[in-house]
Amino acid sequence: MSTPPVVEVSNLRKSYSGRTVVDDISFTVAEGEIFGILGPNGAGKTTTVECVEGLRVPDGGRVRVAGLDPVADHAAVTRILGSQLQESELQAKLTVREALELYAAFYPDPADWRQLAERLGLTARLNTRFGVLSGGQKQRLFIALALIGSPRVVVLDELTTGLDPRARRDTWEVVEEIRARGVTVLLVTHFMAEAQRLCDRIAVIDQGRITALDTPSGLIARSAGSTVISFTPSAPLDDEQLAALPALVSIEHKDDRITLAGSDETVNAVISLLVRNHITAHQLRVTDATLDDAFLDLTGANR
Ligand SMILES: Nc1ncnc2c1ncn2[C@@H]1O[C@H](COP(=O)(O)OP(=O)(O)OP(=O)(O)O)[C@@H](O)[C@H]1O
Repeated sequence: MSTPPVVEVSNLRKSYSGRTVVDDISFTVAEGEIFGILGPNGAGKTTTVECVEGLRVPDGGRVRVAGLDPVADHAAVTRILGSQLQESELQAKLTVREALELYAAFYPDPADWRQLAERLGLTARLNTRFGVLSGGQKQRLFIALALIGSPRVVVLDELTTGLDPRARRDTWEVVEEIRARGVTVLLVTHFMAEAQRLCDRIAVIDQGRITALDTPSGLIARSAGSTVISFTPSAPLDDEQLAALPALVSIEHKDDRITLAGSDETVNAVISLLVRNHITAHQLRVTDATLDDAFLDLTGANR
C-alpha cells in the first residue's frame, strides 16, 4: 500500500505587487524523500517553500503538509515541520546551549538537545556565543534547531551557501543522517553537486514555473547532448559527414580539435565514421553531461 505524500503542492500561485513569481507549481514529496528545488536566482524557490511552511499565503492553488493547510492549521503544521532559521533570527549573544534550550521549550515533546548537539558536533561549542561561531558551526546549529521539534518534514533553504568545501561535505552527511532516520527533507539549493549528491528527485524551477521534475540521473539523461565526445583527427573531417551523425546536438571546432555533443549513439557512429575514413582520433575523450549541463538546458540560464 502506498503512503500518501507528506507534502502536496497543486497549482500554487503567488504574486508580489501584480508580478507573478510562482506560476502554477505542482509537486508532491513522499515520506522519507529528499526533494530538491533547484533554480536560478529569483526563480521563486524560497517563495514556494515559504508557502509550504505557512509563512506566505498563496494567491491560488493548494498546499498540504501531512494533510494540513499550512496557513489555516499553522500551529499544527509547525509541530510537524521544522524550518531552518535565517541568521538574523538568532541573537549574537545567545550561546549554543541557550539557543537549544530556548527552542526545545517551544515544543511539547522536543528531541533531546544534548543528543542533537552531539550528533551535529556542537558539544564542544555549547558555551560559545552564536555571534562568534564559524559559518559551518552556525549552519549546524540551524540544522539542530530545525530538528529540535522532532519534525516529520524539514525545510532547508540554501543550507551550504558560504561554507567551505569541507564544511559543505560535513553538512551533506548530516542531511543524509536526517533522512536515514525517516525525516522528509525539502531542500532548496543553487548547488548542482549538492542536488546531485543528496536529492532523490529534483524540481527545476525557472521564472516561477517547474521546467523539469525528475531524479538527478533522469534530468541529466534528458539534457540535450548528454554525452560529449572530443578528439583531434589525424586528417581533416568533412563537416557534412559530422552533421549527419545520429542524435548530434552540436559541433564545435577549436584549432584541430572537434567536440561533439550527442548521445551514446553518436559515439558509436563517430567511431565508425573515423574507421571508414582511416582517420585516427588523438586524445579521444568521452564524458557524460553533468547536472550543470542539464540545469543550463532546463533554465533560461543559457538562453
Ligand atoms: N516580499 C516580497 N515582495 C516583493 N517581491 C518579492 C518578495 N519576496 C520575493 N520577491 C521577489 O520574488 C521573486 C522570487 O523570489 P524568491 O526569493 O522566491 O526566489 P528564489 O528562487 O528563492 O531566489 P534566490 O535563489 O535568489 O534566493 C524575486 O524576483 C524576488 O525579488
